[in-house]
Amino acid sequence: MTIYFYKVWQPYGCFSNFSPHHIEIQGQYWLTVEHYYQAQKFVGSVDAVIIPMIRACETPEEAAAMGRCSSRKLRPDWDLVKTTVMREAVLKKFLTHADIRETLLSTGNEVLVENSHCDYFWGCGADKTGQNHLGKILMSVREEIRKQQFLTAISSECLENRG
Ligand SMILES: Nc1c(N[C@@H]2O[C@H](COP(=O)(O)O)[C@@H](O)[C@H]2O)[nH]c(=O)[nH]c1=O
Repeated sequence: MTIYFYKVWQPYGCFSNFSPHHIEIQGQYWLTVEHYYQAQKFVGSVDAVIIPMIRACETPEEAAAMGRCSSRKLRPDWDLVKTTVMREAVLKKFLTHADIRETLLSTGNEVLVENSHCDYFWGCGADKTGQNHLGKILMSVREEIRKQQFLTAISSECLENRG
């Protein structure tokens, strides 16, 4: 059965980028994945001064509003890099926080869908025809973590057998 998520307070809210789970990337602390994602829009852009301001936002809603400000200039390669940026941050989130990692793994092979009515790129959009890139990233992160755990289990078993 497909698992739909969107708002933090709804079922599977920890899959939202707005969930209160910090990440650390290149020695910098980000309150949520959303803070990191919105700030990366301006790396190398003439409006890079906004990055520390986005990082300092108290809520992901504020960070998103700042990052979505249409008068600011986005980095020129943003459309090319945004899914890579998002995947790195989402992977980091689930590697950092064991409780939500278990929630993600507990979804098995179910399809995960960001049920955003207005976002046809990260979510499924109002008519469910959207590209659902956030759901796809979560499923690929789930697979990567599963593989990592399998390899760790195999190598510790080998070490014990050599023991
Ligand atoms: N969850 C969630 C949203 N969805 C998130 O918005 C981000 C896309 O932003 P942008 O590329 O600036 O349009 C991405 O992280 C997507 O998952 N948006 C919201 O306004 N509220 C919310 O609770």
